[in-house]
Amino acid sequence: MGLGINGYTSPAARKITGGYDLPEGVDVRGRYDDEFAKILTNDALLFVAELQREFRNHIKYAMECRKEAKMRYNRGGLPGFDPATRYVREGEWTCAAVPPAVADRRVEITGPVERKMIINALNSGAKVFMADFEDALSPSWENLMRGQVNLKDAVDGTISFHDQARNRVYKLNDQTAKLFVRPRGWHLPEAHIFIDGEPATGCLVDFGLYFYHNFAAFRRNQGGGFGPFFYLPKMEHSREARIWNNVFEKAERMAGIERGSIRATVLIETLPAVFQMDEILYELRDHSVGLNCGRWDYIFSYVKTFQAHPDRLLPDRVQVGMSQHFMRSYSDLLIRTCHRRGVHAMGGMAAQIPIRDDPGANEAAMELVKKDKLREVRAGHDGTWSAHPGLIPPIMEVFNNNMGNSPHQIHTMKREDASTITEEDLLQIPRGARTMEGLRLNTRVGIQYLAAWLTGTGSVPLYNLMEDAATAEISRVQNWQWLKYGVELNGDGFGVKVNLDLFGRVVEEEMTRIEKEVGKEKFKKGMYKEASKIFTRQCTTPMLDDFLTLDAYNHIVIHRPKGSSKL
Ligand SMILES: CC(=O)SCCNC(=O)CCNC(=O)[C@H](O)C(C)(C)COP(=O)(O)OP(=O)(O)OC[C@H]1O[C@@H](n2cnc3c(N)ncnc32)[C@H](O)[C@@H]1OP(=O)(O)O
Ligand SMILES: O=CC(=O)O
Ligand SMILES: [Mg+2]
Repeated sequence: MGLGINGYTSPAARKITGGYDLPEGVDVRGRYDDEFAKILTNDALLFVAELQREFRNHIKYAMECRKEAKMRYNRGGLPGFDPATRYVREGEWTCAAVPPAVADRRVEITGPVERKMIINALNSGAKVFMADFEDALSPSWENLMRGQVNLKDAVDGTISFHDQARNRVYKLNDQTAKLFVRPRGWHLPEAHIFIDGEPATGCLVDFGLYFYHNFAAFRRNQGGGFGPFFYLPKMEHSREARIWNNVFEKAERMAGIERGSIRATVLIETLPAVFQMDEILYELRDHSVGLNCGRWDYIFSYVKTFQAHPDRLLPDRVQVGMSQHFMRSYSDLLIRTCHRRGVHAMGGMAAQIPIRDDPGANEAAMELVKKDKLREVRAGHDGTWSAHPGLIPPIMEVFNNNMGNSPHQIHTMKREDASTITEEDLLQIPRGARTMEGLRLNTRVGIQYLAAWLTGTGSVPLYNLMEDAATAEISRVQNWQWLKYGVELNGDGFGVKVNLDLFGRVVEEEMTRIEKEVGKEKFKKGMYKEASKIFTRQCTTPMLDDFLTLDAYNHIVIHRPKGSSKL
């Protein structure tokens, strides 16, 4: 690896503490493990520390700007296009050419950085695998560090896994999906690594360790001279994209690789970001490979942005689909924006997953997935996401039938018609009814998801749908919103109003139902009671918490030697 060879390490700065070989100013408070030590090398930690030191004030400033924007929206303001950057939106410019290795991205599979799933995903037949440190991962020290070990083995091509129960060995096929890595969002700290007395920024740890250990092998084995490739989540403004661009340039300089080697797809999954799509691409124009419709976080963000707007309440979560006007407008404008700038416009995740024990229900679920994907490809998306290997063949078929041999639709589906989409289109209130079953389902799903997350699992099947941090956020903020404004459940004919008494009863009854469904033993051993407490607090707090996982994170931080786990 170039960094150490270039004289980057300063041996004088070395300090060996608790087994790890630490540079000056860096403290690792997570458990020691020989495997983790191969990732947490002095050089790699110094690289992360350099990123942290250069960008921490920029990140703090960007987070302050988020707070200011929130206050504006809470005072009645609406997000919209920024007049100051009209020249960027109206200017004629394009992003750097798409690297040949990722020209065809028609089906991408996503999943947590778990060893067996990484092998299955890379072997799945998808064009791309997005390995997730974010929505699909509970960011415990074990998960994060094992994830880094797994990715390094995957990029080296040596990864294997022995499933002892089934006596099955997993190895990579000759042909595998191209790897993208999604680090955490800007807001999440990494409480097991302190730099100059402060917790490190989670995404700089994820990015820094992965980049440091893999850039050379990735460019050789996967990227055809480009890479590594990333997905960037939950941004709210182009100033946040500028920080990523600067992080990439610094990493490229330190590694001695060409500017523009690193490429990233940005998820447009917050409401403010839909008004910044050109600006985000512009900031990342040398490092961009497109935008993606992160539909689940986008719905969460709609509620969060309008938390103080009782005239913009959402109907039941199940009714907020891509056919709602504001969702369709967002996807259409994303396609138009990406294709005008010469990059991929990626579709999002259908929540349905294969249902093994009920062929009829399985067929219905597959039909819903195919319908969603048909809408995406016909609208002009160049590819889309799949949550499960079993969904790849039907999704691939839909894209093949509609795209033929072309790797993408960048030049053929310009969607000029979408240039007339207005702020009103993007903000239009979704239609539909609110029901008691909606409240119950939010509660049942939110608690079960959080119970899984607290025990180390970040994506789970619940009631035949994929649930992850983004979908659980919708359940949480929707309950909060309905409670805050005492809304009438107008969809089931009883006209019941949501209040604390009703919600208390719903939580109690849903906990009984969960216990029945999962069984007494699992319920007792699991973290359901803790999850219920956290979820209930977050749904009933007067001021909405920004993220479900920020408070919950304190429950999974384990410092060694034992000390305070609170941030
Ligand atoms: C909003 C967003 O951000 S979406 C992106 C983030 N979310 C995700 O990435 C979700 C990814 N998907 C998953 O985690 C899983 O598919 C779940 C939790 C939804 C369902 O999991 P399960 O019910 O355990 O799946 P199931 O039992 O059907 O798995 C069958 C096989 O497929 C594999 N598999 C399932 N999903 C995936 C995946 N996404 N990637 C790789 N392999 C997978 C399993 O490992 C298993 O392999 P095996 O037969 O070799 O043991
Ligand atoms: O990350 C994807 C989303 O839908 O959220
Ligand atoms: Mg998301």
